[in-house]
Amino acid sequence: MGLEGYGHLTALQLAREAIAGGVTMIQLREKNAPLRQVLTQGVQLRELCRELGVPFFVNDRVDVAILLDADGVHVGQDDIPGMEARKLLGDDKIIGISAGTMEEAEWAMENGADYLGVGPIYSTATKQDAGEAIGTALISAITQRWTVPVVGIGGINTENATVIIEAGAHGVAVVSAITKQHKPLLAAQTLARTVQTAWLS
Ligand SMILES: Cc1ncc(COP(=O)(O)OP(=O)(O)O)c(N)n1
Ligand SMILES: Cc1ncsc1CCOP(=O)(O)O
Ligand SMILES: [Mg+2]
Repeated sequence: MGLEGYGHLTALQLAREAIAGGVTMIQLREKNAPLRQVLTQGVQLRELCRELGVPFFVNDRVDVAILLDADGVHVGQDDIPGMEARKLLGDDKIIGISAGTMEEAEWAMENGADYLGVGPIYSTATKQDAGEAIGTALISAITQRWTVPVVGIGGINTENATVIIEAGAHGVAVVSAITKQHKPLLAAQTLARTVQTAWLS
């Protein structure tokens, strides 16, 4: 999630609703706001996550993750390599890396990924440079080869989350399926229940 307002909710309020609905991880993904604002609001978001017992991640920026004492960082193929992030973060923090192909997954694993964010599974309006949707085949291929946790990302919602889990993913990462909904708590709850049901089947 970014730091902009979400309808009648602030980012902080939205995060609280999402967690109340069953979200198990929050990622601060802010591409545009001034760094000072990111740090100020990031502290509030981190405190909320600590209060509610949910891991707090920072997207892209290892420096921001360190300053905010985040639980981890998520880096893509064009961001700081996982190996370099590890040198800065130490062994106690979690490093997630994106992959959209098997080659990218191999590189991510060589770079010490603690989990993989695989996508875009479906088309998405949230990330302009996400590229073509890849479907679920890569999730299956990755989870057959490695035991590292995998989350699918990109165009995932309540309607299609089940097939992501059926393909082998351990979870789903979403933006619009919660942030763009009129009732984010309800949206998170429905999504979390869908994923939990898929785990059991
Ligand atoms: C959980 C998760 N998976 C993938 C991404 C995408 O990261 P990246 O490819 O670096 O793209 P940006 O999010 O930085 O635009 C992610 N953020 N989280
Ligand atoms: C950050 C990111 N990385 C791959 S797709 C994507 C956007 C996910 O947003 P949405 O859940 O709204 O499709
Ligand atoms: Mg990135």
